[in-house]
Amino acid sequence: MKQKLLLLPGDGIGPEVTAAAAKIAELVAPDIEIGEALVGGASIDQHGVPLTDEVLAQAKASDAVLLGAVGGPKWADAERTKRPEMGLLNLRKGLDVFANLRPAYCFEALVDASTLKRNVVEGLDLMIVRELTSGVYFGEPRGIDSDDKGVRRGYDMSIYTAPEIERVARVAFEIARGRDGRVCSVEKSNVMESGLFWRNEVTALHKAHGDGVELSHMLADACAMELVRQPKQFDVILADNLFGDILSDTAAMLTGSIGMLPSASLGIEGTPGLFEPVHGSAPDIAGQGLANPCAAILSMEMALRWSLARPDAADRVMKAVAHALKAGARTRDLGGDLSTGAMTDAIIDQL
Ligand SMILES: NC(=O)C1=CN([C@@H]2O[C@H](COP(=O)(O)OP(=O)(O)OC[C@H]3O[C@@H](n4cnc5c(N)ncnc54)[C@H](O)[C@@H]3O)[C@@H](O)[C@H]2O)C=CC1
Ligand SMILES: CC(C)CC(=O)C(=O)O
Ligand SMILES: [Mg+2]
Repeated sequence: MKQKLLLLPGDGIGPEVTAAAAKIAELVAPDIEIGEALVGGASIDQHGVPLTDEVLAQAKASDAVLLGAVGGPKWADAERTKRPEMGLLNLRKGLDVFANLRPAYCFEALVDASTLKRNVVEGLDLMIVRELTSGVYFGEPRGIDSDDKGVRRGYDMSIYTAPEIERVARVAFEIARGRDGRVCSVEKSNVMESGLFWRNEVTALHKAHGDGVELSHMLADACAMELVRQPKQFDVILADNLFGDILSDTAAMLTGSIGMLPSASLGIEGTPGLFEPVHGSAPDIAGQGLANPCAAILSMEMALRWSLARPDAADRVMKAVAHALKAGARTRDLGGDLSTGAMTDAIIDQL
């Protein structure tokens, strides 16, 4: 049976960058069946909801899902359940992809594209493992209302169960074993109960199952600082949903642009992975052919590697991106003037 890849282009630059990634997939793995469906604002406009049951079922029946991005000013004032971002959260939850891998590596050719000094980013290769289906993005109760004195308030619940921490920490340990063997677990155990619980659970799990892995802990605010001060000190960073989201955008800038950062979201073995750029829908540049397609193309590379078992095709894509950058191909965010299409073609030329 043919392997199935579902494209969910979404909103803003999402369709532009997923089209680029699909073009590359068709070349390196032509036998994969590629389907397409709506998510986010595009789905709201068509069906009134950001993710339909049919599309979730289609995603579950695929081998891998590649999502572009969701959101934009058109839907920003809608009530929460009618916002595009809910489509993505529901998709992550629905697929139960609890481990979000966000690698940040600095291509040699882009060492001078970062706002940080060459010696800080040259040779950078770190992996953020972010918990993706729990924590404050999903916790209950949450809401905007008034307290019993009539004072208006907004609130979210940051909550983690032991199994939720354990399963993502196991992934971080496993990934570290295939790298330099170091995990830095990040939380705010100095001020948050859920942070203290996170730290204790990770420590206990490490004692029982951390063979070959060196575990350290860091407070999330200090980690943000260390990521720009001396990022090469890190091998694997393990973080909850919120801190992982923030720290991975910080790490993006070490690589030259947020347009370079891919991600893989994985669940239990045998279930489809969700692959998406770390960036959003970039409404400021949408529809102008200015988006850097590399994050989406490298997300496809991760799909080929992690869900579709095509390491050779993945290697081809990775090498082609590196060679195109070495040959000078740059979109505007990297200081060049190539359009999304021209950048994609420059990568295809190197396949
Ligand atoms: N995974 C997703 O679908 C995400 C969606 N969003 C949504 O996207 C919308 C915009 O959010 P922002 O905070 O502006 O974040 P953003 O990541 O969309 O954009 C931040 C900045 O980076 C630039 N940028 C992003 N991707 C780029 C690319 N591939 N090439 C060149 N430049 C790029 C944008 O032009 C903008 O200046 C919001 O509705 C937000 O909720 C935000 C983050 C993730
Ligand atoms: C739901 C998303 C818009 C949150 C986010 O910024 C991300 O996951 O990177
Ligand atoms: Mg984010």
